[in-house]
Amino acid sequence: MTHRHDTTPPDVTTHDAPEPIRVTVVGTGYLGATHAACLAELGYDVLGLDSDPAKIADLAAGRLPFYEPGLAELVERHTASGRLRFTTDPAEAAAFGDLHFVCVGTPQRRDSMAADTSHVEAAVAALVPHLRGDALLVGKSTVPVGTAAGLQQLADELAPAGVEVGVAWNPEFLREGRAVDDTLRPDRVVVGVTDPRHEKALRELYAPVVDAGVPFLVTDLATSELVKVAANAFLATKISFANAIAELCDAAGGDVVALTDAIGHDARIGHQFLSAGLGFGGGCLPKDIRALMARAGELGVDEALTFLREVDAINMRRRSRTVALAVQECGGSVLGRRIAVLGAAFKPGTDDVRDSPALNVAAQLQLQGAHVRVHDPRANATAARMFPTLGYADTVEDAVTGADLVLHLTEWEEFRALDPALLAPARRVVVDGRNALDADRWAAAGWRVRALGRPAVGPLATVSP
Ligand SMILES: NC(=O)c1ccc[n+]([C@@H]2O[C@H](COP(=O)([O-])OP(=O)(O)OC[C@H]3O[C@@H](n4cnc5c(N)ncnc54)[C@H](O)[C@@H]3O)[C@@H](O)[C@H]2O)c1
Ligand SMILES: O=c1ccn([C@@H]2O[C@H](COP(=O)(O)OP(=O)(O)O[C@H]3O[C@H](CO)[C@@H](O)[C@H](O)[C@H]3O)[C@@H](O)[C@H]2O)c(=O)[nH]1
Repeated sequence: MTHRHDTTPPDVTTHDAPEPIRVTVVGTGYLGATHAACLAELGYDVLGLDSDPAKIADLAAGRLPFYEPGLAELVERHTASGRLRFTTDPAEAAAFGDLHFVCVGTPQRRDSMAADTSHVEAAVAALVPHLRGDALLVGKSTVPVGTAAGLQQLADELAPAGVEVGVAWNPEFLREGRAVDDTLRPDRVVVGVTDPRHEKALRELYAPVVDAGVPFLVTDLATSELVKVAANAFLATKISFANAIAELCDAAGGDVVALTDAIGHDARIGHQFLSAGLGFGGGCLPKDIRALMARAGELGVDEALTFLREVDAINMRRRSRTVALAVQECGGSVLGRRIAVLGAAFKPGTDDVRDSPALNVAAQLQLQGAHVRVHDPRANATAARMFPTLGYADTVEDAVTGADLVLHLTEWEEFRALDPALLAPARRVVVDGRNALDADRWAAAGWRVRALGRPAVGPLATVSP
């Protein structure tokens, strides 16, 4: 696909029906707010529904309550035009239209690795009794296979007499940091349906996107649910493969960056999702591979996915190995050491800190007695809400000045662009957890650069105790 980083709408005509299709989006977090704003951008009348009144108050006032490039502009523009509205009232949403997208969260359960589908069930249970005419519920949340069929049953039970409620699934593949472009120009649209009328309704809705050449793939409910989790499991596996090889490089003295570049030139392998380093985090990949393993267990086929246990274990080891490297570079203990952590978001381009590897490392070092100061260009506030006891710095300079060790844990462009000669730590030692800094440039400025899966670069003296 072309223009992957462009956040302008695709070059297609917007829907030109005299009466714009009215769509509701239930759950207006990272996924739902993006979906709602992009549907408004495509010309539809959209009503967003969320159970969080603070979030709805922000959105209704045209303010995006989180950071996502290009999205605030869409929300502002379409709330101003009236094409995008928000409510906390399920009855209002039920009366608004006959197409309802379900985008609520499916986090990992507290008591197991399985996904918590209670929000999806609650959303359907709140909406369906208010419906006054036939309606289609379209799930976008990432769910264990079988959820859609269960929701159809629930909807049948709760539908008012004479009202037919269908359930279809339309998994979402957007990446945070590129959510608007991924929504307006996806690699594919996948729909799981049980009725040709549902396929027709979704084809019509997605016509402005699909007419620009995007494949529209129609399948059954179970396959559509599985497509989503299989895609995330594959991506997680690719990353953990690179990180497993990085462990081997450490043992043998190889360089994982040169290695993954070399294997990535094979078109069958490709370069994407082979960046070794601190590993994957966020609100999706970690919980989705665990939920997939849990569901496979319930279905009696857990052997098929035992490799995902290793994918998860390799990934979690990246965090402990980064902590161990920091301890080593501090001469065996971080107690009383001043450590600057560059990055808090789980990846650049977002303020999302859910299961952030950077914050996990920062918290572990603090537990071991280090004085940690974190700086992230966008995620200081969300990080401080989740880890209020960590120290936060408004600038890179504030974080780094006087530090015994610098950890680079989220590869924001701002960090890559730093001039290492201008920084004033107590000791010039950096651990690049993302293999993203120009190690030679940092070494030329007198820094010792450590990374996972790569030989050390720069002055060899370790930090004295
Ligand atoms: N974030 C992503 O990049 C992304 C991409 C693809 C798929 N997904 C999937 O989409 C789903 C949502 O993820 P997210 O990142 O947007 O989560 P999120 O936590 O940002 O948003 C979920 C929203 O749902 C709301 N909600 C919960 N219960 C509700 C209810 N009963 N009625 C109305 N609103 C309710 C919450 O208040 C919240 O605003 C998950 O299943 C996730 O796996 C997320
Ligand atoms: O080579 C790589 C690529 C990514 N990561 C890490 O992997 C995590 C996830 O990155 P990414 O997949 O870009 O972010 P998400 O926004 O979580 O998107 C994933 O999860 C979404 C929710 O399911 C899906 O929609 C997307 O297709 C899928 O890429 C982050 O911590 C990255 O730092 C690596 O360590 N190495």
